[in-house]
Amino acid sequence: MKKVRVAIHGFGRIGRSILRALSTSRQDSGVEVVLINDLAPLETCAYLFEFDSIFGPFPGTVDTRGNDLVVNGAAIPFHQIDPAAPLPDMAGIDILLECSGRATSRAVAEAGLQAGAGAVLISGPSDAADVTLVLGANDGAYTGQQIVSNASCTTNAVAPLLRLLEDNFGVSGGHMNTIHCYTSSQPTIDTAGKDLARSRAAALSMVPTTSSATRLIDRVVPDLAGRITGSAVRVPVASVSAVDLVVKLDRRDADFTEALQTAVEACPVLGWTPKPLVSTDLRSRPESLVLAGPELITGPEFTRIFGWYDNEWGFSNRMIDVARKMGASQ
Ligand SMILES: NC(=O)c1ccc[n+]([C@@H]2O[C@H](COP(=O)([O-])OP(=O)(O)OC[C@H]3O[C@@H](n4cnc5c(N)ncnc54)[C@H](O)[C@@H]3O)[C@@H](O)[C@H]2O)c1
Repeated sequence: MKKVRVAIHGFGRIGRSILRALSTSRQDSGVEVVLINDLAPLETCAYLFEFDSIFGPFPGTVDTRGNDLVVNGAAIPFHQIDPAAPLPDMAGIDILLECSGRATSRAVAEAGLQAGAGAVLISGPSDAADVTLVLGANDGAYTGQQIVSNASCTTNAVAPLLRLLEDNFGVSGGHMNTIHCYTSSQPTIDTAGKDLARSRAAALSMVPTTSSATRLIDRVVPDLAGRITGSAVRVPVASVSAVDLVVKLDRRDADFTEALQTAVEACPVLGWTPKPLVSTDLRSRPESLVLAGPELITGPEFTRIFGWYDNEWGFSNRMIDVARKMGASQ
């Protein structure tokens, strides 16, 4: 079958995780990277791709040849781009994976289409997108739109769970807190920023903040709109995050735990662990969320559900899945 040809625009944590996931998968993903753009030089990007502080050294070969990044012997044309200049020619590229974190305006999102790409998939929340798609939550919302947002890692973690809870047990309301590892949006040492708490050193404090997932949940699980509140605490951990969800369910029978586990295991993007894991154990898990069985609490009024997600690896795998879905419809 013809592979979906993608370009990666922005070769940072998510861009590199996508290429690593594709290059290390034992199964044919049906997606191939045929172009990479970044502001940084090829040598820097090759080095950061080969030596990763979170995922370890790349388990294969990484070289540079002329303007190509060569991974396991396969050459991928690389462009170090000037952000003021137009994107390179993208004729023949099915989907531009917009992973620079810049595509919040329609003009930036459309640049990929103007360069010739068939469609654009944004690796974050964007009001500029035609649709926000979260697999397991609103799969049917994709009807061939050209600019798609894959929402956020936290939305991918919590929205499929809420969809499942509403469909199986009914949700009258709840609160989601994400205990989130730090990302490149936070400084290593106190640095002035728009958000006061988030301008503090990322690895030194727990930082209470907001989550874009709160409003995105309303968008991708619209029947729960206004019923789920959300918050975030950024913690001094570099990898793997957690969702702590407290919900009031309409129906909860005696076999609730088994019923929940069965429903979770039937959902392709969710997982379940019966073990008392800690965050490092979840590194490189491809699921959008792995529910922790031992953390489930069924109180008299509320149900507490706790799950882990590798915010980089799980989300990057969903980028690949959504790209494949979009490519199949082209
Ligand atoms: N890190 C996560 O856990 C995570 C999870 C889900 C979604 N996201 C989203 O993905 C996006 C990228 O996040 P990240 O963590 O990979 O960030 P990052 O800072 O690691 O990577 C961004 C990359 O884009 C490049 N870049 C910036 N401006 C560019 C431009 N104009 N042209 C080309 N390249 C450019 C940078 O050089 C960098 O390599 C953000 O929108 C973020 O919210 C991140």
